[in-house]
Amino acid sequence: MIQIKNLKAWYKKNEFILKDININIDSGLIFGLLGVNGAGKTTFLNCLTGIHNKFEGEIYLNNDNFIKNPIGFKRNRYFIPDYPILFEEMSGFNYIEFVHNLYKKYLNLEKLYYYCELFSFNNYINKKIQTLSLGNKQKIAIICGLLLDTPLLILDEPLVGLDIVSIDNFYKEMKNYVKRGNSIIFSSHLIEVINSVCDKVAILDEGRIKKIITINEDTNIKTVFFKVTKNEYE
Ligand SMILES: Nc1ncnc2c1ncn2[C@@H]1O[C@H](COP(=O)(O)OP(=O)(O)OP(=O)(O)O)[C@@H](O)[C@H]1O
Repeated sequence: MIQIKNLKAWYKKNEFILKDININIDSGLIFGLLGVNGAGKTTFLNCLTGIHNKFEGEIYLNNDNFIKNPIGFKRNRYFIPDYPILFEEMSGFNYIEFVHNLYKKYLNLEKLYYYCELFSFNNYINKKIQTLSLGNKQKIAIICGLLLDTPLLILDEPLVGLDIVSIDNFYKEMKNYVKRGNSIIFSSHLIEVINSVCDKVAILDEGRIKKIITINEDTNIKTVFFKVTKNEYE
């Protein structure tokens, strides 16, 4: 369970980008984040990952308090951004092994090769990262995140560059990931994707959560989104 209380974030003092965000995310859910450009999605996710530290408020992940136990908190979450920043001199294998050491986790080779097979990555896992295409770099972060199996996986537009087969396999693995009791927070501009993958969606607008929607067959997120963000949509 993730609890966020009174979260405010800024880049310049007294100019709040996130304005008092309060949200609880239950375990076992894929939680989507929707918002127009500049709404504050990346800033929000960067607060949760620890990349952005100009914030106040409280963030809990299960029993870990982000402020009081940042190392414990960080070991329980993994972040996949739109353009992963990896150590380009390493191979994918070495990078994944390195990150497992940081998280103090055992690297399960059987699972690693299962994911390599699933994402057609067998031919690239031992190549230097700097020689790989964007989509293949993305696959390293995705495979690493799935293997680490942290209670919280944070995704910021992670599908840029992935081929359609890999995207489809990734959706299936996201669903398996939360079935194990973990949570995923997933930011995307692709409403159809949010609709088919997420259990709940928060609409972030001008730094505030304007609405939280539970997705079911009848939900028309697009209509709700346009209404909440006061854009025209026919
Ligand atoms: N490094 C920065 N310095 C100053 N302002 C910033 C910085 N990064 C983002 N901002 C501002 O914070 C606001 C929220 O930006 P953010 O990147 O979080 O939005 P977003 O919802 O992720 O947008 P997008 O959909 O375009 O990725 C914007 O007004 C942006 O200009």
